[in-house]
Amino acid sequence: MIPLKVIQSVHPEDFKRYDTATIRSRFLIDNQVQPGTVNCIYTHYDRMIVGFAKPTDTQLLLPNYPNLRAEYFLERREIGIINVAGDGVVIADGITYNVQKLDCLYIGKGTKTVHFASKNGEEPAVFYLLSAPAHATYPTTLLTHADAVKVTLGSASTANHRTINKYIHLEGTKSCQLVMGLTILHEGSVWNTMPSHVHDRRMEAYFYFDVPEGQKIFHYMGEGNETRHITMNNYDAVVSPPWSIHSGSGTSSYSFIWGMAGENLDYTDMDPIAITDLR
Ligand SMILES: O=C(O)C(=O)C[C@H](O)C(=O)CO
Ligand SMILES: [Zn+2]
Repeated sequence: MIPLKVIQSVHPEDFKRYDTATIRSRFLIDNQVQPGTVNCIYTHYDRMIVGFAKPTDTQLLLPNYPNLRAEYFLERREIGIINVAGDGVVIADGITYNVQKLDCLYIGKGTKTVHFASKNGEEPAVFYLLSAPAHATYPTTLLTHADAVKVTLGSASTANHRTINKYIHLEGTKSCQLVMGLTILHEGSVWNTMPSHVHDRRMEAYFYFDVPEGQKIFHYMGEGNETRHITMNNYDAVVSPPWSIHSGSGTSSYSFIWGMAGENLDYTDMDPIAITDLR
């Protein structure tokens, strides 16, 4: 089993003095999508675990990491899983769910085994995982991309035309504290989450995918009046502390999965920051 890497939390006053390498080491999660492996990162932001599974010819088991001091991974946790590549299946306590590209499976607390598999090892699935501590068991639920709640925001003239797909949230798939969905930039638009916001009540993680070869994402973070950026590649993730904006611009259109845990499940609970106030 590949050990669980741990990301500690950062104070915003300390963040002001970070150089590029320090910012990357504290917040960026890169090179974790590898064939035939499950890789997980434990963050101290609301104890969110960020994970990746890329099964090829054989099934992969979600490991029970010693750090969790649990009988099994989901003994005291829930998990949201979104596939971003070839057709896949997730097997939860022996029940098989077909999870195609952009579908989302929520698995509730108490599920003892979770396996990942690709329908075709030549075109493997890539599963992105977010897991938060859970106090109750909500039903394991598959929501297809077609059935996700969709909200279109922005416009071509401000290069931020995008569709937000909500899967796990207050009015959607039920969870203890996990909120999860994905945003697809329309052709020609490059800005996500602009205007920016923060939400002191929830941490957030972004996972960028469908970034074309040779292109980059500039992900912006920090307090609204003290911003920095991280350049990111396809299949990179980044954690956003509750005090930080989380906005990106790409050198092309792209998609990303967002996910949160914390005080509430209300997607709309955000404190906006005017574009003119960003520094
Ligand atoms: O493009 C956007 O705007 C987003 O996708 C915003 C995220 O969903 C988010 O930050 C939710 O808090
Ligand atoms: Zn947010």
